Amino acid sequence: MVSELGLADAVLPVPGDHPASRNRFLYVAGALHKLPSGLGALLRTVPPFSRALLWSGLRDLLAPAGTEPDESIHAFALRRFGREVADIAVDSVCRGVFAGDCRALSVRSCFPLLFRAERRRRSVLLGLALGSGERRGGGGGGDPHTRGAESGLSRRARAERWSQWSLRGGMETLPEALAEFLRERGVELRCHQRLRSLRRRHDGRWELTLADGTVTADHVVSALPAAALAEALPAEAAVLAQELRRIPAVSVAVVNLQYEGAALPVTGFGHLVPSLEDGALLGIVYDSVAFPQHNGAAAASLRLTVMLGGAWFEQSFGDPAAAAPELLLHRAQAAVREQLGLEPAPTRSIVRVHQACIPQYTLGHWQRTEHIGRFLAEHRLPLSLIGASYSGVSVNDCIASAKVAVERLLGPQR
Ligand SMILES: Cc1cc2nc3c(=O)[nH]c(=O)nc-3n(C[C@H](O)[C@H](O)[C@H](O)COP(=O)(O)OP(=O)(O)OC[C@H]3O[C@@H](n4cnc5c(N)ncnc54)[C@H](O)[C@@H]3O)c2cc1C
Ligand SMILES: C=Cc1c2[nH]c(c1C)Cc1[nH]c(c(CCC(=O)O)c1C)Cc1[nH]c(c(C)c1CCC(=O)O)Cc1[nH]c(c(C)c1C=C)C2
Repeated sequence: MVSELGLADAVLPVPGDHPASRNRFLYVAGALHKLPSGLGALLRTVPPFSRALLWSGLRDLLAPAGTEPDESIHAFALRRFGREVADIAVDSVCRGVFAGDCRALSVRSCFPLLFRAERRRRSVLLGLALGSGERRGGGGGGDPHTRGAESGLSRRARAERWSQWSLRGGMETLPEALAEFLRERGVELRCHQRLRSLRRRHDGRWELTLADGTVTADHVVSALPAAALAEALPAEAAVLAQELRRIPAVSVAVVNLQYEGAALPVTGFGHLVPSLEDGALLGIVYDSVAFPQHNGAAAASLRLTVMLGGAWFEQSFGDPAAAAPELLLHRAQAAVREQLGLEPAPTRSIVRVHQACIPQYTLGHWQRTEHIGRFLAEHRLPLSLIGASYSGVSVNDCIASAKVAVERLLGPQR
């Protein structure tokens, strides 16, 4: 998509051999720990773990496969790899992707590859090593048709093992270029218009009520968060609305900090903090390590993003709509001082609370999405659901779900 939008030259890649790709850290028991990488490190005891991770791998190879239709990520990791991996490593990753609590999240829906690996091969590690036995393209990657021909950029990303990428003008360039691409092709965009209601007319078409008027449509592709769509649906879709409301989302406070003349004690992408260490503080991204191009005029700046809240937002900071920016800034600065040893005050800071921004695929999410799909099919509703609420929370997942929806409507594209 980046290539098709003409943005290939604006891509800032982070290749596999970059420190931001190689060095991964956890903050546990008051100290930063580099996660073991490579086989040798797996054979040694490396803190914060009290024994070599090899033992966790052996446990996975020997433990029987689970039989439940779904399980929390924590229960799954505990059963397969033991308590330390579940409480420290897996707990942290869930906070770094879903801002969520691995005791509530579903392994089947959040990590389908791991869930299927265990079911098919009895062991997660064996399943990952041998493959699931399916054709490539399952899960987040979508159907092979929807992936289209691989672009030169995508081949390069694979060859250089990019762990992440950004765009010279920041990620906002992506939706901006998409909007421009669509406008040039005659698509009418009505931005920043809240959908108030969706109603089926007698002729079967939808009527959408926006803040400034109505729109009629043969088919609606909704990228609204599930709960927001539920609010707009008509009374005859109450069953669907009820199911959509069961897909919750958590709020995250994002605090951007910029320092001049300060240095990090380590280099990497950033670090994560397990919930046992500190519920409120999810982790810190070292932005200027991966993307110094975004430092602007002060090229030697240190830029950090502190992420707070998630599933712990309300218990830590109260109502996300009313959380005081000063409190969040204070909390973020305290974490930077304590965890990274940076004493000076930042020269710039931005505090933003993103309310209900990451959907949570809690235990039984697969049943909810199945019920939703069945309702749409049985009632022949001309409505497709895409976006982060259903089948993957990352940007890539959202693009894949949009492609699947379009192919269902129009048939395979190119
Ligand atoms: C802090 C943070 C960091 C992230 N980092 C990454 C990352 O590194 N990599 C990655 O792949 N993903 C990342 N993500 C996830 C990424 O942001 C999501 O994948 C993506 O935004 C989901 O897109 P979406 O369109 O489904 O939902 P959203 O981006 O949430 O968009 C939903 C839109 O619907 C609008 N809306 C709600 N109600 C209505 C209504 N009634 N009428 C009209 N509009 C409405 C909202 O205003 C919003 O604009 C991150 C998310 C967060 C919060
Ligand atoms: C939906 C929200 C997402 C956030 N980050 C990602 C998504 C999709 C992408 C992502 N973040 C991490 C990974 C790697 C997981 C793994 O396999 O280990 C992915 C694919 C982990 C991560 N996230 C943050 C940090 C500092 C890290 C650690 C990276 C590393 O180990 O090197 C920052 C961060 N990103 C998000 C949150 C909520 C968050 C909180 C600290 C959102």
